[in-house]
Amino acid sequence: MIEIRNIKKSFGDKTILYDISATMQAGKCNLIIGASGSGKTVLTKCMVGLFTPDSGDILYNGESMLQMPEEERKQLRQKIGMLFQGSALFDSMTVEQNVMFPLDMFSGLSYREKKKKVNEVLDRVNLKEANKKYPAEISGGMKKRVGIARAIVLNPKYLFCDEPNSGLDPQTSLLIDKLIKEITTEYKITTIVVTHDMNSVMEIGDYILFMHKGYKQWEGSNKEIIYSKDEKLNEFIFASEFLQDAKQMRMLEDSEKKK
Ligand SMILES: Nc1ncnc2c1ncn2[C@@H]1O[C@H](COP(=O)(O)OP(=O)(O)OP(=O)(O)O)[C@@H](O)[C@H]1O
Repeated sequence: MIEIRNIKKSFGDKTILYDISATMQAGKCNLIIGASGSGKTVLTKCMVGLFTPDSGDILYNGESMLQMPEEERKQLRQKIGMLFQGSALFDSMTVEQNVMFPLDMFSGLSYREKKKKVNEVLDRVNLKEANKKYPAEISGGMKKRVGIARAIVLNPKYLFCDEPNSGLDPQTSLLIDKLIKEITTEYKITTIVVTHDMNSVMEIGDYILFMHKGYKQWEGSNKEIIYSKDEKLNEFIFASEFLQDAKQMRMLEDSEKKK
């Protein structure tokens, strides 16, 4: 579980985050959504320690990340897997070498053990056949899967995914969402996904934090979101084509109730 407590962050005289509190649920997919510039990335960077908030606290399993000694913080960082936007693979390395990289950096395993682990995770993301390929030789969806394999190879407790569906077609996006959800459950990871994708929100949003202009505007689950009466949230979600259907469904249900 990750607890965000009263986080404030400014750059110069510009306030970016106003007193954000939220709890990211253990073993679930926690989504941070909101319009461009609402503060999602800054909040996530505060959560992983890339930015220091001006005030407030971030607790991992009850332990303050901001108060813990540097050595403990380093250990915590190794429990955090990251899937970056655009996958951020090394072009000059094969798929296998990309996935092995965190093991080379942070594990004391022998080459044989590392290879076994790499094969395991590549198998898990259905990519075993691509071991020797270079990123330029595989599709966008495959690159994301390599990114996921690399993010989970050190058995993280926490997984941060930044726009995992950017640049993917709807079908491939769905596969990536399903994979993230399955891995979250199987490996008992606390996953945080920053996304604009309303399909993902409905598919995997166990917990959703909606940010608006630096404020926490709404929180809830994918079961609750389309029934929310929050105006700002409705403006955001119903701008999505996909949710026009949901809106119509809700209007129909509302009119049924009135009868
Ligand atoms: N290092 C920085 N220095 C100054 N301002 C910053 C910095 N990083 C982000 N900001 C500002 O903080 C605000 C929120 O940015 P942020 O990247 O968190 O938005 P976002 O919700 O993630 O948007 P997007 O969906 O476009 O990625 C923006 O106005 C941005 O210009």
